[in-house]
Amino acid sequence: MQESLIRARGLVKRFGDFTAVDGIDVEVAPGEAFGFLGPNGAGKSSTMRMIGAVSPPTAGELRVLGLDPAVDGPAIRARLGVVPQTDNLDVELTVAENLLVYGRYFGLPRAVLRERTAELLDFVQLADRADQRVEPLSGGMKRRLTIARALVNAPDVVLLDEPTTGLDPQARHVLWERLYRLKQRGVTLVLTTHYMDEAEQLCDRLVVMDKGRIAAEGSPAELIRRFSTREVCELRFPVVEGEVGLERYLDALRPLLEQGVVERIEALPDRLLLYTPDGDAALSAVAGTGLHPLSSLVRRSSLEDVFLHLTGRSLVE
Ligand SMILES: Nc1ncnc2c1ncn2[C@@H]1O[C@H](COP(=O)(O)OP(=O)(O)OP(=O)(O)O)[C@@H](O)[C@H]1O
Repeated sequence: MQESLIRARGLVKRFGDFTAVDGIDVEVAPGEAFGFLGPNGAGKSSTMRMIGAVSPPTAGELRVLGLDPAVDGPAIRARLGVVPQTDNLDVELTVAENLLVYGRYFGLPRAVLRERTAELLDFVQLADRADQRVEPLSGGMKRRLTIARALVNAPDVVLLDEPTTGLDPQARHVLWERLYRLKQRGVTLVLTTHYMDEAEQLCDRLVVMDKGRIAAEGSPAELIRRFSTREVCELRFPVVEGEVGLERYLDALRPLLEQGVVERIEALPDRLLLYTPDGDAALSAVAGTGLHPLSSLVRRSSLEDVFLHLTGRSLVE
């Protein structure tokens, strides 16, 4: 078996009395795209900062690239690329200068740095902006530049903390496509996200994190297989005045559980989710109860459903 690039055992991070990361085990193999999926406050960034050797663990074992962050912080940081949650580009400089200045920290010879800058700007589709200032760039472009900057030292592992938060859908897709290519080149990616579609698109393997702990681990497909059904029926109903939630509809649908058409029902404030192997069969059964949903749709299960099942809450609330 190949040696892990990152290995954590019982990793803990406390801030005073508060435990942000509560004894997690993580293993990331070379070439893998590994994700921490969880809502805000789950402890994802705290974990990334420990892996990035910028925040010491309170307890537990941690090895990054075979080294101990407590002792070998500088050696680890030299071989990592870091994309922080908020861009910290130098907005006064040009696009190319941001890479050149950053690259000097790593002691790269000028000629190598120039060549690499051109290549990376090409990779993140910013070559035509090389001599423009950073400030007026769109959010998506700044994010791509931050990724290029994280690649200046040709890192073994790239850490990305919420890489597409705050971007519009089109910018997110462009970024995913670039990250996918990076992965194809064999770069190990470790990312945090609270977007289930991002985790599904990019991660070979992920851990679902909640309140500092790992609730489950696996590939997106494995997690869906293990913790959800193949399909989900989403039903919206009119809210009856004076009633809280959708209890009356839930009662009417319970027989579907006994009949085995539906395996599980989750109630969200505005809709009911019927977990089922066969969405069309479940919809027919709903029609048979005499209920008339305002709308209904059948979709495949996603990591959002996995999270809901594991924690009883939505990922994005
Ligand atoms: N320096 C700190 N001092 C005190 N509490 C902190 C500190 N950093 C993080 N926390 C707390 O630890 C918890 C986990 O934070 P963390 O940033 O790791 O979560 P996250 O999953 O990355 O979520 P987010 O996307 O909001 O950053 C939060 O409740 C946060 O308030």
